[in-house]
Amino acid sequence: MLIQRLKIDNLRVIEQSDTTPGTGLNLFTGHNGAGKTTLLEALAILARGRSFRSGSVSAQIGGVTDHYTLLVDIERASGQTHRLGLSRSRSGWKARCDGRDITQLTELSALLPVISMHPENYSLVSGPPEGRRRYLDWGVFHVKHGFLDDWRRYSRALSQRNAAIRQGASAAVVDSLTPELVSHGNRLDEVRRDETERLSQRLKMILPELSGTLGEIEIAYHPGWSATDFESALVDALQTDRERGWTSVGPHRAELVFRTDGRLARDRLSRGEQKLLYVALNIAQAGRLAETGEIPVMLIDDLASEFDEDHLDRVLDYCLAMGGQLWVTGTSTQGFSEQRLEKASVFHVKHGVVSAAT
Ligand SMILES: Nc1ncnc2c1ncn2[C@@H]1O[C@H](COP(=O)(O)OP(=O)(O)OP(=O)(O)O)[C@@H](O)[C@H]1O
Repeated sequence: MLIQRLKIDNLRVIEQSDTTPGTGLNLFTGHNGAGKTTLLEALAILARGRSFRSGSVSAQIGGVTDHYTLLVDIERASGQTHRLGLSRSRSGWKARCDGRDITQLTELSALLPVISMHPENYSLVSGPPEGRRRYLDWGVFHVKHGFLDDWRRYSRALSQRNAAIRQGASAAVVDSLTPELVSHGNRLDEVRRDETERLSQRLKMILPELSGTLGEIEIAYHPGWSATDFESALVDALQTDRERGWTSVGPHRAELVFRTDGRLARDRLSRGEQKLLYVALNIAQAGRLAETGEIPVMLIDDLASEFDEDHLDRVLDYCLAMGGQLWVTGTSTQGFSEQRLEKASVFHVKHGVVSAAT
């Protein structure tokens, strides 16, 4: 997928920008607070329906009007082009795809495979399980059709079971909700398990090329229960769940655990190594999507400040070798070789204004 144009109105410090990126490396430079991250944030919001930054929608809206508007023109691998737009105010959002109003932001997400890497997310390996579930599910959503439908039905059945438990419903009522929960839950489990295996295989190829020192990383997938199967786990957990008022087992409690040398990666790896692992995991995911024929656009915020020149080069080489479009921010072009800059599209960002560097 290629982004041909990104237009932003009133997102944080960016009052208005209209950017035509190149097909390979796009480098956005500028001082701190210039608006570089905001550019990437615009793409992430369009692609995922939410920002990678914490904070409310109000904090995203700039000072010009009471809403922001984002628009992208894209070209898919098939050659098909699309215009996607999203406008958001404090009271809600409106989105359009090729001139048609849409009601689900996942319609935009499905057309916009964008992998975004940010310092805010470097804690993927050591942070809470939710981040790792989200990482895994994003990939599954793009490579496995039907995942979203299973996820929605599972979530609905889960809410119903939670409500029944809280209302003190009889065992028969709770049991009647189980088949729906189990059938969709098992499907989620199956595709996640399969995807974890494929990501592990990719990671084994990527890590030695990104880092000479990082050893082998094992990824273990935990389904969210410890009984032999999900159905038995629900039966075993019923009493505890009634006491807690929520369902304590199931795919919503799944976890990815990273280990190296038999120890937890979060305890064993340095901060720098955890960042590299984070980047490697994202590259692995990009590779998985590329298998489906659609190379995702990759965004890397503040790359040069996070890695030394050798690692920076390896990361860029690996991403560019996939043949996709790359959006990278940095305070300057330092750390990027002349050869690399010659082939790149370089932009300067100042007080929220984006201009092509001469
Ligand atoms: N709602 C808003 N309205 C106007 N300006 C905002 C709003 N939210 C944030 N800002 C400003 O936008 C700027 C943040 O821009 P951004 O994070 O994109 O900068 P950056 O170029 O990536 O900086 P750094 O190099 O420090 O990461 C800050 O100056 C901040 O004060």
